[in-house]
Amino acid sequence: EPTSDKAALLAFLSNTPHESRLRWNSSASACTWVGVTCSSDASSVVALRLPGVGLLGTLPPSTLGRLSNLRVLSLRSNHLSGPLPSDLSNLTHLHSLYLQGNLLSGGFPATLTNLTHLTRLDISNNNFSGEIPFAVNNLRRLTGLFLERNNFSGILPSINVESLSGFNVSSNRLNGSVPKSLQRFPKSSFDGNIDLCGAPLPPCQSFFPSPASPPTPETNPIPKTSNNHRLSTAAIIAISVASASVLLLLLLLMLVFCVFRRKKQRPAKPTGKGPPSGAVTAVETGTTSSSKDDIGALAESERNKLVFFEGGLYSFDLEDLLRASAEVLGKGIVGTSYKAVLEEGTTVVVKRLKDVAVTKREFEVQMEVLGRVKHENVVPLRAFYYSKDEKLLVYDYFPAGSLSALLHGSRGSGRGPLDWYNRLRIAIAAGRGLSHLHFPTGAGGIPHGDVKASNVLLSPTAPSVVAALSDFGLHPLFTPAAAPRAAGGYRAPELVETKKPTLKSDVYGFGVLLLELLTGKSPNQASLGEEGIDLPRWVQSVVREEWTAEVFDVELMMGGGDSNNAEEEEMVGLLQVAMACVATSPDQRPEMGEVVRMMEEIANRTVESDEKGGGGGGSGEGGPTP
Ligand SMILES: Nc1ncnc2c1ncn2[C@@H]1O[C@H](COP(=O)(O)OP(=O)(O)OP(=O)(O)O)[C@@H](O)[C@H]1O
Repeated sequence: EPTSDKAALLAFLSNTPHESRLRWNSSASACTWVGVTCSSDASSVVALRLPGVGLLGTLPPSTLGRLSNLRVLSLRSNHLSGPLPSDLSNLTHLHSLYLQGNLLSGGFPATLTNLTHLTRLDISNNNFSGEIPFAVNNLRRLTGLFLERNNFSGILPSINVESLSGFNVSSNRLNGSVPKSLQRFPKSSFDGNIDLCGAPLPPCQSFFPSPASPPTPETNPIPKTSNNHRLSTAAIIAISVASASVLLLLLLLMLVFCVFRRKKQRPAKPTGKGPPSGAVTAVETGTTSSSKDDIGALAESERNKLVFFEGGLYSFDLEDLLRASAEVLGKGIVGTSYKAVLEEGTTVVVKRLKDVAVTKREFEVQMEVLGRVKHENVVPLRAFYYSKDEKLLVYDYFPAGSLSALLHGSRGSGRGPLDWYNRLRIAIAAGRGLSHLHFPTGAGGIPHGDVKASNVLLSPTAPSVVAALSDFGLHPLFTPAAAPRAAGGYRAPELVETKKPTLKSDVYGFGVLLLELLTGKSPNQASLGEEGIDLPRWVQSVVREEWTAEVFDVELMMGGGDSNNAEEEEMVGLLQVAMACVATSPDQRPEMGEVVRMMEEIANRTVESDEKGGGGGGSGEGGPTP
């Protein structure tokens, strides 16, 4: 009689509402119960099969997880809901788990990826959500993995488990391309996902037309003659001869050009001209064998390159980028940002600029300036591409999204409120990033030009959040009218006239960002319709009435018991810093170095002293990320 397993089973049953047909007689051996199979010596339970017996509610913890010798667990076709208890990870001998056809929810159960003996895992037809973790690769013995009909989202990780012969992720919300390792499974394994593409599904659409590709018939329709007569044979011959001569002429021109260029380039030493010095890798597009591309090269005077900056992590070329599947993250004033998932699995963000108003050389010079910026609180620009028709910037992808989404996004999707501790850390991190831009080498400085919450990107590194500023220094690429002037509510008053961002107009924008963190309210933004408010004005009016906690985000004031007087004092301190930043006169605003120093002083209590660096100082080399 497996005594301890019996106790675990009884605990399971008494804590799980079920239909009456499951009668386990506690005075009989558990090995005789419906659905229970014991080991040959009856010392432990090795299988529990309770399909379709009307089990209801969440799986109680400390029950099934105690069946330490269990090989098979089948609870399929019941009404179980909620997440799986974490102690299922104790079932280290489990080789088959069938939970399909329930109402289970939560992220992909992390506990399951520890069950390395699993050969069959079926959690299909539930309400699981979030990303499918790469850690399923831990399950080296899997022969069947069935995840269909859930709400899994994000990209499909590459799963390289040789033994896998049954696989299904259909009817989820996955996007990106099917990884090579899974392309051997049939189309039906992937059908019914919003944005999944690539073999065996239809090919992924590249998100921008290849600059090297010939114009499509839609964009360049073949002119039709007014009468639709068919061409005579003579006309066809004449056209063929003419085309052949043109082609010959072009080839001749190309030859002359190549010889000329080779001669010119013979002393192949760097001349100081050409690609920016900060850029080490320039990946050429197209193939030299194609006359079409070479003609393109002739016309373009220099062949198009995806230019990477030093110290980057990536090794893909423009062709890879063109083949990537992409999802629009959002449209800004200067263009559209895409999350691009390359075929080999790398994810980057590509910003496709429109209406760039500078020459290629000017563009490269600005890229060189931006590409040199290296700071943990600034989103690095990894690469750029410039051609007549396309201007692209490549950045790291931040899966946790922006501060704007975290503050104002819906709380429904499991996103908890942002506590004071993390808000202060985000403020300091963003401040250090901005301070670094302003004082990168102690001279000059780069105005960010578009400080706002959607340009503060987050990476969750438990227990806190790390923040970095993106989209910096792009305004010089545009005419003042089209430039990314600081968005609505973040725009310093003087910008209405001058239109040229300065370090002090950044400080104003940063002040509004601090007010947003403190109040939880959105500043006015054209893209938000009429929703936002003039934050500095609103705060001033409330504060003038009575210096109270009225301005602070209710989420902060509820604080779940953690909120206390000391925290409120810090909030008031930060409010004062914010108000100094949004002074109407630029001269009255503090410099970013000073702003960071003041914030660090406020945080003295919460941010461990060893984490504080000289980030606020004039040198701008921010200390470790808060
Ligand atoms: N590297 C990134 N990783 C993750 N999300 C990003 C990244 N860059 C931008 N985003 C998000 O994509 C969306 C669109 O960004 P984009 O920069 O194109 O527009 P914007 O920030 O709204 O406006 P603007 O172009 O004026 O800065 C924003 O919500 C932004 O937070």
